[in-house]
Amino acid sequence: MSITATRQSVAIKPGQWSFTRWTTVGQLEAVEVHHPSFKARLFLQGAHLTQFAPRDEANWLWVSEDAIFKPGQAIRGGIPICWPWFGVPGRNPPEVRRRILTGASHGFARTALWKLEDVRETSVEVEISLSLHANQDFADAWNGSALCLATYTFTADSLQIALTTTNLGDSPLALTQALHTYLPTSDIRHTHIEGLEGSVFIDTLENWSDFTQHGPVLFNGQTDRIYESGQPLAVITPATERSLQSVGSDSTVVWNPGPTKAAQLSDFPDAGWQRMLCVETANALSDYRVLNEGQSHTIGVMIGRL
Ligand SMILES: O=P(O)(O)OC[C@H]1O[C@H](O)[C@H](O)[C@@H](O)[C@@H]1O
Repeated sequence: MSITATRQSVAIKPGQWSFTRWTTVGQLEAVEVHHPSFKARLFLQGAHLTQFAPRDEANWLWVSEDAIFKPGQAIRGGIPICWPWFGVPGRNPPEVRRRILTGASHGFARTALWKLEDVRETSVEVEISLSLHANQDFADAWNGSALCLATYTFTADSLQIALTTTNLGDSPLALTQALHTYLPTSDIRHTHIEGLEGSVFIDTLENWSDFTQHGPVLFNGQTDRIYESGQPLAVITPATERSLQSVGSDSTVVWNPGPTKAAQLSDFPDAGWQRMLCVETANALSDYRVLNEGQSHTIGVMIGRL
């Protein structure tokens, strides 16, 4: 995968968009892309993508039928951006934890309002960038200063996200993060992931102990693991075969709540666990990143067909 910095396409202003338009869903603003070859829906809150669908195809992302589109509430499904920490604060490395001033999981970026920076359209792709300036506005949650830029690139065959963090503070910044991708399946029991064979994983449901993956990842009830791997993956469901290729990531989270946890989750139907899985491109646990003053790091994933 190459996440390129320069593109042929030209940035265009709202009045000149051909394929992109504003919309409101519930109480949230989003941009929708209606390109001849694909559709997408991207919310300003969280820079949260909830839809990507090539022409005549279903959404490549799972979104809960109980999802709530309201300021300050994380959308259940799509691709939440977990930033500048992943998971519960207490399970983060000390360098990350010491900047966190709240008990909230997965950071504040997923419920923050991002700014639309750029829309670029061509006959074959649409690229949309949003930014979040994490400054004093988040001083009750986090002690740091950073700029986060999320760039989505859509084509007829793939969806790509690149998330670049730049440390604007005057001391090293440690962070964990994840592109928390929810994928649909018609049956979790007949779904598996290839590409993690031989990887070490931390099983959060087994007292955070280490194990080694043998064979493909299968789902037998609740699953919540952090793999020490950023290798290319194949996600095979009864109806779809997706490839996931990451950059800037050496950890992958695999999650399915199973029936008991599903019943406790917010905005999640009781039977929803049978029809989704999360495969999260991450910098988690020992794969946390440290940025010196002015330094940047990009984490990204490209989701395509196998
Ligand atoms: O309910 P949320 O805060 O969105 O978190 C949903 C899930 O995210 C990740 O996949 C974690 O590994 C899980 O432990 C967590 O339950």
